[in-house]
Amino acid sequence: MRLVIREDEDNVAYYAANYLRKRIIEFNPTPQKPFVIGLTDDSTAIKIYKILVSFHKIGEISFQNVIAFLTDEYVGLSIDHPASNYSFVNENLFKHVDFKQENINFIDGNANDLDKECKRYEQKINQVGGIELLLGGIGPDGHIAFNEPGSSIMSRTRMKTLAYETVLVNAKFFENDIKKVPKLALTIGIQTIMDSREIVMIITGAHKALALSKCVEGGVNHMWLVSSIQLHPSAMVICDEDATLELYVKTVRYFKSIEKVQEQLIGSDNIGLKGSISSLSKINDRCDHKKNSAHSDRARHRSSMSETRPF
Ligand SMILES: N[C@@H]1[C@@H](O)[C@H](O)[C@@H](COP(=O)(O)O)O[C@@H]1O
Repeated sequence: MRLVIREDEDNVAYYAANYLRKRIIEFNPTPQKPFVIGLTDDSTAIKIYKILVSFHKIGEISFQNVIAFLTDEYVGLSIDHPASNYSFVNENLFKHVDFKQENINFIDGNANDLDKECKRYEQKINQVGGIELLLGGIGPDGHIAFNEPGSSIMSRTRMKTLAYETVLVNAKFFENDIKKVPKLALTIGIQTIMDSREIVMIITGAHKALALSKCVEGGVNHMWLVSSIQLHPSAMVICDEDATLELYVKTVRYFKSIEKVQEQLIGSDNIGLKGSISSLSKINDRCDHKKNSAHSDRARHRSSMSETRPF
């Protein structure tokens, strides 16, 4: 597992978005070989999606051949409810970029037969060749998607009862009224997550510090499900300094030092290693520049951008 530590949430978001951009570009998706991504509704994803939208606006990334699977959805909430996970990703990403509607997949928490709906979702993931990269987030209790503590590490898409802590945390999306928060959800399983070819986990904030320490320093434990990614051959956690509060100092130093060595050995072009939030203002400048230059030829524009690329 790689642990990438950045100063704050903004820099975590920048690192993650830049990493996703590079992975998608390098994959070179086509209609025959789409890039299949799993997407989270974690709060930090708002910033990640905003940066991806900026990349899209300057022509650096297209989602035409990207297939998305949302990781979870509340039971009984209509898909267009403002607090649904679909609305979250739609508002922050889908509606600003060029995803094809038929490539956006979500679990229908209003389906007549919820078991059948969960099976359909698993089949759909398999039909498109499995998830290439899963962008995940965790709750303070270490849940991934809506796999609450005690979930089976072998689980697949199914219905889960939400932990009281999760209901409390998510009340912010329901006018702070816990009575309005659905108590059931459909979620991809831990095994579904583990079957992804790559996992990128976002962990930010002091309230998730204990979960991060269980993930990195504890053993694999179904009460801290994020720890299951220790068993994945290609998992990366991107966290901020606040989330490292419960880690041993030597753990933090270890992961920071191996990132430095890696950068020295492989170079600054290594995937996702370079760039910081300060690069964002340059991207935004480029967005404005593009808006203003109505006659700009796209090819010329892109090559000029690569000359000034800050990464
Ligand atoms: N299903 C989502 C998770 O995918 C997310 O990671 C978690 C934490 O999100 P936040 O940081 O917004 O509280 O919330 C929900 O439970």
